[in-house]
Amino acid sequence: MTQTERNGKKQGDDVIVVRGLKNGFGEQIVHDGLDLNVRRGEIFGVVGGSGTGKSVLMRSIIGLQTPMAGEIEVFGESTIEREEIELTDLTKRWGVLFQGGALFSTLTVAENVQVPLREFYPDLDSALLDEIAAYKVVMTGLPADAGPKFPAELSGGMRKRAGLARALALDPELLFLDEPTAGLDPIGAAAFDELTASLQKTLGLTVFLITHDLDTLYAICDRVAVLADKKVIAVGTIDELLALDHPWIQEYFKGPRGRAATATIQHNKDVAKAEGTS
Ligand SMILES: Nc1ncnc2c1ncn2[C@@H]1O[C@H](COP(=O)(O)OP(=O)(O)OP(=O)(O)O)[C@@H](O)[C@H]1O
Repeated sequence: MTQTERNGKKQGDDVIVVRGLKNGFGEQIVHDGLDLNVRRGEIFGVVGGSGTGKSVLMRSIIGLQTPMAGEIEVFGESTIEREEIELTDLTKRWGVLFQGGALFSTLTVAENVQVPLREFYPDLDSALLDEIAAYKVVMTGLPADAGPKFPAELSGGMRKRAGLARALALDPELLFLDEPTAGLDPIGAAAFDELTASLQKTLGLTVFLITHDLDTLYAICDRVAVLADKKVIAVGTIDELLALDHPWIQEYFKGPRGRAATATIQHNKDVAKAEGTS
């Protein structure tokens, strides 16, 4: 049973549809003929070697990178070559945690969370802004006193949570996470995975998650897309991917790190079973 089925999420309708995507920089072609569908309510993982274009794919989907060819629809609307103003209604429906958090270093955590709120709702009064920011801060597992702190005063894990709080500021339906657990220790990474899964479930989010972290893929992703050779070469559950013969997929999932991740997940399942919580 997939996580999607376990959570009783509705399948079938696509939140993101990418067809025939081509991206490049000068002579370098990054994507060519890339197709992708992300279903409503799933945690969709994207993996691939360094430089295969995972971040460029995300930037294309959210309208920050104009492709050379292809079609991209989010919530049934094209995100390509739209004026910023035209994108506004769509932009409000997603939140993005960029690689490294991308917080404004001169603003406090609470002020960072308020940035999208001020941008989209300039008439909100400051008491309400403070209240919403405080709520989002606590929602991501940060202590309430993190709000007045500056990013430099936080640990790496706390900064990721602050970035997530900002990504959730506008109550999005769709969340983009670019390598959220990079740079976190294993315990911090597992805690962030748990937070992602729990927010997804509570808020009914669709999550587009770029990661190199095998534990994340095993622990929380419903389906995973593999980027290689300028396109998505395979998409499916981890079990479905493991059944494929592609050398990169075999090496990635069945190499030493893949085996370690599988062992950890199996161990966790055994413990849960023994405790009667599975
Ligand atoms: N603005 C840009 N100008 C020129 N080249 C770029 C630009 N953005 C990305 N690239 C190139 O596109 C390729 C894909 O980059 P991207 O950041 O999407 O890779 P990635 O799969 O996310 O890698 P990583 O896993 O290392 O983060 C790389 O070769 C990168 O150098």
